[in-house]
Amino acid sequence: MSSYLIRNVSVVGAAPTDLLIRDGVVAETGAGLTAPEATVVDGTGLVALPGLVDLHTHLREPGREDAETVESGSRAAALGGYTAVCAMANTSPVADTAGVVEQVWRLGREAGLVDVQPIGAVTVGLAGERLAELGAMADSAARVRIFSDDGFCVADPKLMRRALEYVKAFDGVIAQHAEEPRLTEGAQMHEGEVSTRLGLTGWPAVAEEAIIARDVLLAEHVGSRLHVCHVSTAGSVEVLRQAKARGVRVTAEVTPHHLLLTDGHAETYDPVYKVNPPLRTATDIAALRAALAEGVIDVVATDHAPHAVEDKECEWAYARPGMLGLETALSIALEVFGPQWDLIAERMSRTPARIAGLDRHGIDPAPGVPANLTLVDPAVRRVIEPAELASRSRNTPYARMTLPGRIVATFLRGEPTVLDGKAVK
Ligand SMILES: NC(=O)N[C@@H](CC(=O)O)C(=O)O
Repeated sequence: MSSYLIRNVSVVGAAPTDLLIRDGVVAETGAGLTAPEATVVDGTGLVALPGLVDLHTHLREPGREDAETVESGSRAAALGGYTAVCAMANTSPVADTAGVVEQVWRLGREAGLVDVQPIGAVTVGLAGERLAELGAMADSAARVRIFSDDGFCVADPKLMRRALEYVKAFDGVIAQHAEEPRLTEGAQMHEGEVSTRLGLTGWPAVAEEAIIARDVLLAEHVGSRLHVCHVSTAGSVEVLRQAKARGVRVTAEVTPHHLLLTDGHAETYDPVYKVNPPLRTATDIAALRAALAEGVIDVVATDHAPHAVEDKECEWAYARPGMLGLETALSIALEVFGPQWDLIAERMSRTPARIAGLDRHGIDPAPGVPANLTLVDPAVRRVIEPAELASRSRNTPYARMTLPGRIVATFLRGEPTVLDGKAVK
């Protein structure tokens, strides 16, 4: 195995030091280290973070390899500073059996760019009618611990209760896409002033809040773990705040786009801004930012949702919802929160690793810990060029925006997946 000596780097914002990486772990830290056999990386001006962990990634394989593959999505993740991603189950076929989750897990190992942890479907075919083989997926080589029908809500309260009860046996978690389907029939965007003006059918905030309220009560009743995907409204934050105050075992995520972009973008009718849940208002953004800083929302998760050109570059009503996220998430976090490195490490690495049970990730670089880390240059501002992204898809809402921060290097188990800002393989 190779060794790397990263000189003069700030670990999570602390005073600069050297980091020696050898045999897959951080071997030593301290000023003025020497290691003649090691490749030297100049870390001056750079910040080392524990490798980022994404709880919500759509990799599209199997089924829509034209939009993304496990390999292309893994490369996009590494370039975004990630060392682990949790792959959503809404593939084709759906990841609702041990066979499919093992396939995704194996493809992730073969790509070798990030650890790919499959998420299993809660219900067969995401149809919301009967539970999938949760136990078989948990016992498989993929060791699934998070289950989600993301893209669809587990709307039936009895099924949701059964799922929460079932996963309790192995400390699993149900990640809910909170959307009461009867309240969002035909919905195209956030229900509010803009949707009224544009004459587009609205997706009301209450459709999300009602499901979160129900699910925290169910999770409390059965004493099980609930995770809420892509929280998007100020009202959801209040429901979560109350549930957490009562000690309910609930965690929640917010996406980078819900921290930055408003429903006003729909005025362009550019479907790149169509996403589920929809972009909301400036008031919601302020509440989400405050909740993330406070810890009422636990993590930033990308909801990286690649779509082929024909599924995005069409009339708004026909376009698929979803936007790319992996290669821009850290830049958005820096844009929103500035260089609050401890907050960024907590919300984008340590806590998501803990929720997913990825015990070799989310650990700050220190002697003896697995060398899963990323080096960020916060001083660089870069223009986002869709054609330069590693994702197979181009649906980034940040095209031609100038954003802060650049990932210089990412290490997975001591080997670089990204060096000098470029993918190693
Ligand atoms: N978040 C999105 O807008 N899209 C997701 C699924 C979904 O939640 O609709 C996708 O898989 O594309």
